[in-house]
Amino acid sequence: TCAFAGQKKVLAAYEEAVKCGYSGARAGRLHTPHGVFDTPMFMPVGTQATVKAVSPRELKEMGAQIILSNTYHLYLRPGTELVAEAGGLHRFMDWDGGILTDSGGFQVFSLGPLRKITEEGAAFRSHIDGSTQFLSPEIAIKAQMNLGADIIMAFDECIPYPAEYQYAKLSTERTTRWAERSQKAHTRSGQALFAIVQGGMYQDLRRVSANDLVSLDFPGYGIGGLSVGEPKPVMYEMLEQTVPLLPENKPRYLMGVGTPDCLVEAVRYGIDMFDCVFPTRVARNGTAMTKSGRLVVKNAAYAKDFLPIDENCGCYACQNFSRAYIRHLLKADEIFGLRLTTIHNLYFLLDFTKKMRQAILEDRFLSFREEFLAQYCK
Ligand SMILES: CNc1nc2c(CCNC[C@]34C[C@H]5C[C@H](C[C@H](C5)C3)C4)c3nc(N)[nH]c(=O)c3cc2[nH]1
Ligand SMILES: [Zn+2]
Repeated sequence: TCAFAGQKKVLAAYEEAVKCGYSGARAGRLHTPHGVFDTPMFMPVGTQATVKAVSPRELKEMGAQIILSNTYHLYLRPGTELVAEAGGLHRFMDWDGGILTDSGGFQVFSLGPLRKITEEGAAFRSHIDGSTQFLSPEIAIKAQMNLGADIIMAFDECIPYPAEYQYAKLSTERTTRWAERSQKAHTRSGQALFAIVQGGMYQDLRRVSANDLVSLDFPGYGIGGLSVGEPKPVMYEMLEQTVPLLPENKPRYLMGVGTPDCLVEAVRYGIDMFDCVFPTRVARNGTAMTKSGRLVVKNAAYAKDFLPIDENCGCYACQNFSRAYIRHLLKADEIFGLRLTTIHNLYFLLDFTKKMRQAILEDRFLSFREEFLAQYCK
């Protein structure tokens, strides 16, 4: 079925990126077995094979192209063999767009002291039943092949922040060895394996990591180890050091980012793909994202506000419901309230990346960025 069978290097082939005259911003098209998708793109996150509170039909309607799922969670429950028997993740969750799975490393390492890392891999305690589990490049790749995502990630260590230079160096070198082991374990054609650049907050380690992974020749590259609590200027400095070393004709995925101000800056450096739990997570505590910043719909101020969250927004929530109604639902703990704020926040970010793409294609990205940042309070 997969047009790219046997040519996994072609899979995430990157059509001639339309480069706007300014540094790295570009608009491209990403080829996968489940379609060709426009970048820059935001990828809604679905931890346990569902984007919380919204259906695949609603995701399609709001313009989602690729969604994220997670190996760590699905490996523990219901098990990736079960998903494979169900026909793979697309069939299991009835999503015919693109799927990207993270390798599980981030969760294992963000679970803190429960873990032990060796050359072989990472031992950790399951957050579900406390059992001792183990992930390695081979196990993580096999699990992701079972899930059948269009894009899978190499098994890596997301270096905590802050980290000593020596630790960052050793960990980054190990992540490069793990990337090679991931590549050898990856035998499923029609599925793109992306490597993940590490290096902590050290310019030289970032450059070594990027160069080593580029020479291993992957169809796309994740930029990891960022958005882990470092100041934003430090994140941007690491992007400035890393992105130019990555091949122009391959997609770049900044992992775990983020808020609109971070997205517009990262696009400026040449990032194409983003994922973040923020829009769905803050929605569940009644916060809506707008171009002027956050709007806490739950606040008493909106009790008699019969306008939509954002009257210029084309989403289902803003087209049909008022702030007063959504606030009422949230106060009453009605599930529909969470659904409406989630739909709005996902639509907002998906639409925002579409607007950035349009600005790049019309060669006015710089002024788009200036106008947006002037209005958006972080
Ligand atoms: C927030 N900052 C940040 N995230 C990061 C992630 C996870 C990306 N999101 C996938 C994920 C992670 C969780 C939450 C949801 C669902 C599922 C489990 C997959 C998104 C990262 N993932 C990997 N493999 N490596 C990183 O260095 C990394 C750095 C990050 N920095
Ligand atoms: Zn809306």
